[in-house]
Order: sequence, then structure tokens, then C-alpha cells
Amino acid sequence: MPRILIIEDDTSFAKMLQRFLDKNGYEVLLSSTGADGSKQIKENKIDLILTDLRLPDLDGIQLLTSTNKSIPVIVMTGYAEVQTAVEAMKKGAFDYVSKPFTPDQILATIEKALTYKGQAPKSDNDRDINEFRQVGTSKKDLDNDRMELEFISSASEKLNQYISLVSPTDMSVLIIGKSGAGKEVTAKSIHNSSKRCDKPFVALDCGAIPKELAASEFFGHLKGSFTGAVSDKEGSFEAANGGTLFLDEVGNLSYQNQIQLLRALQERKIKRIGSNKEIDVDVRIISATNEDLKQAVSDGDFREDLYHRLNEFSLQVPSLVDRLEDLSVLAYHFLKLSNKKLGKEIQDFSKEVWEIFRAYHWPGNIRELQNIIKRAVLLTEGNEIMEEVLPSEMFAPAKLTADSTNMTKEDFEKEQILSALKRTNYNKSKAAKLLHVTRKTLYNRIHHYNLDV
Ligand SMILES: Nc1ncnc2c1ncn2[C@@H]1O[C@H](COP(=O)(O)OP(=O)(O)OP(=O)(O)O)[C@@H](O)[C@H]1O
Repeated sequence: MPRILIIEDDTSFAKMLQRFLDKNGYEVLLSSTGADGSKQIKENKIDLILTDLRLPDLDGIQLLTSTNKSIPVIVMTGYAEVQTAVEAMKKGAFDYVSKPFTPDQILATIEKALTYKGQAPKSDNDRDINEFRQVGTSKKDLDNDRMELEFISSASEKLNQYISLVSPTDMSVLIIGKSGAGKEVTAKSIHNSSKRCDKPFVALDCGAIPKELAASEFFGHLKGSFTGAVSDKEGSFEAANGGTLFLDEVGNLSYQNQIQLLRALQERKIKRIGSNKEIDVDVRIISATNEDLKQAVSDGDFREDLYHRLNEFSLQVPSLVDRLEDLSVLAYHFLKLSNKKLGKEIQDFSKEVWEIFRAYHWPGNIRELQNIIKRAVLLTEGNEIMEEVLPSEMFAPAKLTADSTNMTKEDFEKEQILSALKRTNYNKSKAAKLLHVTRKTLYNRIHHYNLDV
């Protein structure tokens, strides 16, 4: 297990970092002064040093010049100290991270530093076991590459808690979330951790079925029961019997189909179209929606009784922008999958790509990330994914151009500058890059608007 020495005089911050790194497979020693840090370096085998730039007795740069050059050093800085951090890198620091940083930023930097030294804590194989651990028991999951990853954001931790809470019950679950955020993956996790996991999981996209065919999709039909019924067909309720039926985009069901569904749920019996025979069905229903179903109920578009039947428990799947700490776990996962699918061996993403990823608003959520990485893998010749292979819309939101809202151009530009600065933890070089302007232009505009940053 690689050993990291954290030299940081803010002890509560250091302890928090220690707990986080400890959870991620590192042994961590703490020092609150440069003198104690130097002593620990002499007395212990240290694989990596993470040091604050400003220490009570000496600064990170002095420490760098006096330590063993084979130990990689990552310097932690305040955003106003970038210049000094660059100096630290010239003196041999491996990299610097500006505070406040996100857990995935520091983890990625540490992993990179250790990889360069050939001491990465996790080989790709270990990753299969740890980060890409599959928790479901269904073999189908493996086939689909839909594995549960080890996420670190509090939003996904909360989601996982809810999943573990509701899975063992037979409650119907309504999953709410934006398109591509992972509603079906969540439904599958619930199924896989439930006592029905050995029985089928059947997904039905209610948004895609024409309303005339919905009843046949739900309940099946007998040959000849309507034009086009050329053979007997089993419906989704029967196919999912004993297991879970996932109704995606449930808000799109017509009023007539809502009544049919409600009846089946109340009676726990169905009849194939054209048949009088009743079939008992034992199905757990998980449904998903990306619209406000409550509003649809108020507007009279969705039956209230069905809404309550489906919503014995509801879960919100966070959008990707609300769980950006998970970005690197997901990105490496999709890199690995895309490499496998496209026969490539791309190792990483460039620093600029990470910056763009972190600043982007991800309207298509995890699905968009997956698609962008697949496309980038296809277009990349070298070892690393560079910003040139990212689609142009990823750069557009930050450009200094007024949009069609009624904001003045000046207001808009000011807003864009502030937002870019916020996204980059007030690092002006990074913000300038994001805005596609030079640092000098950014400084001029900050001065022009008299921004206090
Ligand atoms: N936790 C996750 N781990 C790995 N991949 C994921 C995860 N969540 C989502 N994905 C991937 O992202 C894509 C979108 O996920 P999913 O189909 O579950 O989203 P959705 O919210 O149901 O989308 P839609 O609203 O369009 O039906 C899928 O390819 C899925 O494999």
C-alpha cells in the first residue's frame, strides 16, 4: 500500500484528506510543520509527499530542495499562489493543486504521480475488482458492462443508501432524474440487490410504444386477436413474473393505458388480449420519469391513484453536474470500455480535457460522457485524449458572446467571466483558457468591470 505524507498545518483539513485517502487504499502519515515533515521523510519510507505551500516554519519550496528527489511531491496552493506553485514545479514538484480542490482531482493527481514512478496503487486488474466492482448477481450485468462503480460524491452516496434501503422490500419505486442520468442503471441495481435478483428484470420504454400497442406490450395477446397479431405473444408482465418490471418514461402512457396498468397492479392478474384466461402475476414495479409527474397529476394528465401506486418510494438520480466528484471514476470506466470495444490502448485524458470536463454542464448526463469518450477514443491516435477531439459544443458555453436573452452584452460577459472564474477555483489562467481569451484580455475585462476577484 503506497504511503503518503501530508504536510499541512490546517489539521482538520489534513485529517479529512487522510480519511479520504485512507478509504482509497493509501496509508497516510500527517505532519503539521516542515521540520516534522522532514523528520518523517528521513525516518519512514514515503512514496509521495503532499505538502501545503505555506507552512508555519518553512515553505513547500524549501522543503522540496531539501528532500529526496525520487519522492514525488504535490504542492497544495491557494488560488492566488499559482505563480509560486509554478516555481515549485520548476524546482522538481510533480504537480500542484489549487485549493479548494475536489476529491477526484487530488486522487487523479496522486495516481498520476505514482504511476509515473511505477507505484500506482491499483493496476487495471485491481481496478476491475475495486473501482469497477460489480455488485449485482445477475450475469446479464456483466454482459452489458453495466457495473456499479465506487463513487465518491455525497449525491451518489445518498442514492446508494436509498437503493440499499428500498431494495429488500417489495415497494414500488419511482425513479426521478434527467435523461441519461442513470435511471435504468439504478432500477437494475435495485433489482440486483433484491430477493428477486434471480428472476427476470424486464424493461419497457413506455415513451416508445404507440398507445394502441401498449396493452399488448403489457399483457400479451393471442394470435388473430387484432390485425397484426400473427402469433401468440407473451407480454412484459408475464415475462417479468417473479421479478421486476421497469417502466421507463411512465409519464408518457395514455390515459387509457394508465387505467389498464392500474387495474393489473390492483388485481395482480392479467389477461392476454383476446383471451379470457386470467394469469396471476407477481411483479415488482419500478418506474422512471424525467418529467414532473406530480405536476402532470395536478394538470390532470396522469392519474393520481396510479401515481400513488407507483410511488410507494421515490428516488432522485442526480444529474452529472451535481456529482462531478464522480467524473473521473466514470471517465476512466468509459475509457476502458471504449478501448476494449474499439481495440485501442489509450491511457489517459490531458489536463486540458479534465478542465473542460469539469467546466461543462453535461445536459445529456452520463450517457453524453460515455458517447463523448467513445468518439474521442475513436479519433485519438496517441496515448492521451486531447481537447482537439472533443465536440465543439463543449467549448461553446464559455465563449464570450452574448446570447439571445434580454441581458445586455455587458451583463452577459460579466456573468461569463464570473462563472468561468468560479468553475476554475479563481485560477485566471484556466479561466482565460475556458473563455477562449488570453490572460491579458481576461485581466483587462476584470479591470473594466471592476470585479473583485
Ligand atoms: N452508475 C453507472 N455506472 C456505469 N454506467 C452508467 C451508470 N449510470 C449510467 N450509466 C450509463 O449511462 C447511460 C445512460 O444510463 P441509463 O440508461 O440508466 O439512463 P436513463 O436515466 O435511464 O436514461 P433515459 O432517461 O434516456 O432513459 C447508459 O449507457 C449506462 O450504461
